[in-house]
Amino acid sequence: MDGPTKLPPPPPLARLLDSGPAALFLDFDGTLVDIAPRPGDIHVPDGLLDRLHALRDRLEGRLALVSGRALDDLTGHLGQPAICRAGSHGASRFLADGTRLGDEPRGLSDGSVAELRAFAEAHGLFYETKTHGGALHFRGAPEKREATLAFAEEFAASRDLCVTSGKGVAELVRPGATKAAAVEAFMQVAPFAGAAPVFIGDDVTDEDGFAGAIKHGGFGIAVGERPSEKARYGLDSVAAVHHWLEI
Ligand SMILES: O=P(O)(O)OC[C@H]1O[C@H](O[C@H]2O[C@H](CO)[C@@H](O)[C@H](O)[C@H]2O)[C@H](O)[C@@H](O)[C@@H]1O
Repeated sequence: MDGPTKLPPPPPLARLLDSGPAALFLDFDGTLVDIAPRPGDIHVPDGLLDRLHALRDRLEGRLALVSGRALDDLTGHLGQPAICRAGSHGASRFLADGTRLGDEPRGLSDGSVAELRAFAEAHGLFYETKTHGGALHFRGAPEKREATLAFAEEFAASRDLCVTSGKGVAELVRPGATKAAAVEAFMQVAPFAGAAPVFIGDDVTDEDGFAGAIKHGGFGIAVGERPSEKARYGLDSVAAVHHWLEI
């Protein structure tokens, strides 16, 4: 049986920028840094933030980081970016100068966190406390995937939350926390408005980012082996992303 068709590589960045104003939206884990066993284990290459700042300048500011991580967590790994950014799967958004774009999302209640933590402990999962949600990581216990997803769906339904699933993780987020919403919010304001957005990401939640880019006349670039429903192009690895971005 045939496997999924491999997506072609994107045209070189220089050619893309020659064809008109473009905006880049970059996922973090699996796109700018390699996946690690646990969220705190990632290796951020030396000088990555400086190279992203140089890319921002090349794009005249039209660069945004769009991560599932809470922004304080992202900053703890990367350093404080003077770059537009969205964390918590797009729910919490800031412009490059630190101005908040939109409302501050609410966190989970203490009771919800306690229940999620108890489930994680009982099933040998890692619970990641997040500012605006919570993540049940089953990367270390893949046999718990179905049980974790089922629990998360039931938990979310009774509390007006939503579930996003990703690589080895089920996350509880507020309704409307999507990467498409982040792209939409940035595309309404300078310096993004009127540019063609390109979203680069590796995981399921990045499909929303691809959809957001397509809606505004751009496209998505999928990273790695996961078959993408919406991306136009593909890049094999984090290293290939860095090479394409010329960072
Ligand atoms: O949207 P992203 O920036 O890609 O963030 C998605 C989630 O990334 C982190 O989890 C993932 O990466 C971990 C480190 O490589 C890995 O251990 C885990 O299995 C992956 O799911 C982060 O911990 C989550 O909060 C993000 O939502």
